[in-house]
Amino acid sequence: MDTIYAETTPPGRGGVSIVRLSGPGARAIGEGVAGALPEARQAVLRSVRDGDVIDRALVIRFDPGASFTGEEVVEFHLHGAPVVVRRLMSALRARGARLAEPGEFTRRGFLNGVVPLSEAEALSDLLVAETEAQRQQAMRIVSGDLTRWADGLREKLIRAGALVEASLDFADEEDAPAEVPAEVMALLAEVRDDIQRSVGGFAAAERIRAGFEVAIVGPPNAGKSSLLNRIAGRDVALVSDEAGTTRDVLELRADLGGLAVTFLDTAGLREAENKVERMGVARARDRAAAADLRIHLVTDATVDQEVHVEGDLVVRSKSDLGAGDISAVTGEGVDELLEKVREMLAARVAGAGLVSRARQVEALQDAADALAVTHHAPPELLAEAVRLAALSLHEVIGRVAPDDYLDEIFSTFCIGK
Ligand SMILES: Nc1nc2c(c(=O)[nH]1)N(C=O)[C@@H](CNc1ccc(C(=O)N[C@@H](CCC(=O)O)C(=O)O)cc1)CN2
Ligand SMILES: Nc1nc2c(ncn2[C@@H]2O[C@H](COP(=O)(O)OP(=O)(O)OP(=O)(O)O)[C@@H](O)[C@H]2O)c(=O)[nH]1
Ligand SMILES: [Mg+2]
Repeated sequence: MDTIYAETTPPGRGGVSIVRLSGPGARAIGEGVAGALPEARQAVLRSVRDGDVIDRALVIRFDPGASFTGEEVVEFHLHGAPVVVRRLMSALRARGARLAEPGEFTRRGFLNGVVPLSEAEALSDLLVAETEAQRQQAMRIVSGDLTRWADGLREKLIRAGALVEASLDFADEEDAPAEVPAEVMALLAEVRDDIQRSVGGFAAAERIRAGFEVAIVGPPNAGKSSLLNRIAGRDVALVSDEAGTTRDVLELRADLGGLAVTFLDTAGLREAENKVERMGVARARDRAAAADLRIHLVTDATVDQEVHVEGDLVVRSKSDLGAGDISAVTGEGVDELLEKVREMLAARVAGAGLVSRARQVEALQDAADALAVTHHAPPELLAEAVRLAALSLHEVIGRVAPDDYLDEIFSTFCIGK
């Protein structure tokens, strides 16, 4: 394995930039520019040189087996000028290190067995987390909650497997049919229940991770774009008294009390005259139908039945002109509307589990399926089912993973993570 380097902080003016070096040559290369390094994990102030002094920087060294990548790591905490960072990186390059690929530090952590796949996935979620719920969800997994949970279940399965094997051995000796101890079925039932609960919490967890879509729909001129602008607190969408102002779907990402919500402003629903307008209306219908929730904004009580779904919100606009629920002009009722939306979405993330990815829930379902065949099964089949279930649980954590899946996960990282 070669030694890699990268700036871990996004390049910017001022502040402190960290350049990390990881691999078997990290310590030697680090000492080549910073002189002798002290004990692992002690920050020391050093002149970092390549001919002349590049910077006076804090330098930290990590031992292999006790670092984020599992390898020798040296960190340089530099003055954050791009030119300082560039000079150090070319000095490291001249000494045989190469620039890391996106996510390569974390990938090495995975390959060296320091970071399980589920935690690497959660790290990628953490790096793009925009809301408190997303951060908390990712942090629980980064902190090892999912790993501990799955390991706990695997231990129960291993115990159940050992009991089954013992009963098989016993049966051989006594020449009598093997009898499965009651504890085995109890253990398997516990594991299955736990898995099913986690699978049950998948949809909610997935919504936290991926966020919700809330479509604003209704007839032309209802004030949909005005409402979007009011939610955004700035002019995102064009507004005019001409019917058919909005054609494309406009997206506004928002943090609604900790939940990630994308509001969609859509074209007014109508019998459109020309082709482009018809395309806009078709797009509005499609996106509205696929959204998690629709706000039907109306000036009278008529709601387009084709996109209306039970549980949607029907809201009368322009309350400043007479009867209505909200006004995008004065802001009346908008906070209450957003609170109502937040409550409705929050109800859907109640009971969110730790499992938030299709890959993980599929492995869990495999484990549950394997255990489902165990009732009244002969001990040999039982032993096999337990073994399969344990393997599937192992997959949830993912201590091994196919290369293309690794590429997919780690390519979403920046260089330096
Ligand atoms: N300066 C700096 N800050 C950082 C990081 C970093 O690499 N450098 N991190 C980078 O992402 C995060 C911290 N993550 C880390 C994860 C594991 C280990 C580590 O040394 N693990 C060892 C020992 C654990 C222990 O002593 O408790 C191990 O897992 O074996 C270090 C940092 C965020 N802050
Ligand atoms: N008085 C009043 N006028 C409003 C309100 N909301 C929107 N309007 C006006 O209604 C007209 C249409 O507003 P838009 O926000 O463009 O309506 P829309 O629903 O996005 O319309 P389309 O994009 O054509 O479907 C504009 O002249 C707005 O200024 C409101 O709450 N009160
Ligand atoms: Mg509009």
